[in-house]
Amino acid sequence: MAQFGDFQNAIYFAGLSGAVPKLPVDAATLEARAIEAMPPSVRDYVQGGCGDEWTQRANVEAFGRWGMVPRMMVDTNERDLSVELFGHRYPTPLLMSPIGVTGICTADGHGDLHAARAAATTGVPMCVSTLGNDPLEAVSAELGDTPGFFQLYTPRDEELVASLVSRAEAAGYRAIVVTLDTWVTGWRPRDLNTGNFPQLRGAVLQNYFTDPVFRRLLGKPPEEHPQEAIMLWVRLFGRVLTWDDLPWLRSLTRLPIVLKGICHPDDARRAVDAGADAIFCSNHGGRQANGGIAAIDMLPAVVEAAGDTPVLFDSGVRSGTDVVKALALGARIVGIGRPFAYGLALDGADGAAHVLRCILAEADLLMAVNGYPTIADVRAAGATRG
Ligand SMILES: Cc1cc2nc3c(=O)[nH]c(=O)nc-3n(C[C@H](O)[C@H](O)[C@H](O)COP(=O)(O)O)c2cc1C
Ligand SMILES: O=C(O)C(=O)c1ccccc1
Repeated sequence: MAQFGDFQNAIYFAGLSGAVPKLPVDAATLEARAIEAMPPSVRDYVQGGCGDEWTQRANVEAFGRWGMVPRMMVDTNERDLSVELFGHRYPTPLLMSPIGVTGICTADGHGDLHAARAAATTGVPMCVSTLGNDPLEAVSAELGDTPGFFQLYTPRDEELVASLVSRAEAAGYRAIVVTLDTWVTGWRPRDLNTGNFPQLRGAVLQNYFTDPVFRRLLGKPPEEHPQEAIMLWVRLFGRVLTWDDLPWLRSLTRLPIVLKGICHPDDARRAVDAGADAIFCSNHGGRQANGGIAAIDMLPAVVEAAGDTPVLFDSGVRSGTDVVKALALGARIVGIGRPFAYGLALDGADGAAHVLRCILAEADLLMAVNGYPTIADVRAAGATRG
């Protein structure tokens, strides 16, 4: 049976004839290479975060304080990294987290399609952002047999919300991931110092511009009136969601609803009581609020509060080791954010797929060495803060 860790042997054998991987296998070198290659406005937007980026750094550094204990004499010849979510079995415990500027991470402006192709070739589900440079239907068509989730930024206009959700359902997405922490943009000095907000340049607004309700509200074709279309987007973008809105969101779709941005156990309990199908523990990679505790440090309490409700996790995941730690702390699926965007920037779909394969290979080999043949074993082994 093929294992994700086989990727390592493929690299070493290719090395016998002098070949080295086209892209680095570790997040730090990859990031450094991508930063050189990206246009400054995209680079700053992707790499930067809120305030002095304390929380963004804490997300990454906090992983270093959690550790696992290996178990020996366990048969780990074959590892099973598959996980179940919403009645579907996924071959890997990874998810491509929604990144609203995925579209402009590749020079051709079709980064969303490239990312979807990486999902199709790796089997890693993609959570497609509301902010796309290609409409959600076109992205879904590139996913092949790999499921996609649709991340919803909830506009102020209720009909537009309903339209986006029904389009996602019609296009075959398997869940609606409602992001709770970004109705307004956090204070981002890197972007402020350069006056750079890609959305205002009209990039990544295609889901709005192609939407029948948005077009009706605009009263004219966005293609011919881009400035007015962008200004309408600004007026419509951010709706503050409260718990009272959940029944209304629930009424819009039969798809599972995932609430993204939950870090407090009381909010997790409330989400479960209110009928959320899953919780996405995330602090948006430290892009929205600075001063917050690292997301991974909040995960155990959120998992405990969520009970049987699945908990997705992202923020600061940079390696297969981080993935295994998050699984050990109770995550059902672990989101990869910035690293796949860097892969895309360097080599399109192949680059993003490379990043996912490296993370999977490292996770798989760690499970092999540590005596964890399945994710259930990882979870049972747990992780401790040292
Ligand atoms: C450039 C960029 C754009 C993002 N856009 C979105 C988005 O459109 N919707 C969303 O829910 N989260 C968005 N996020 C947050 C990610 O889904 C994820 O929570 C975050 O990247 C995790 O942090 P990490 O990349 O440092 O691991 C974005 C993140 C980045 C880096
Ligand atoms: O940049 C982001 O993280 C993001 O998701 C976003 C999307 C729209 C407006 C502001 C921020």
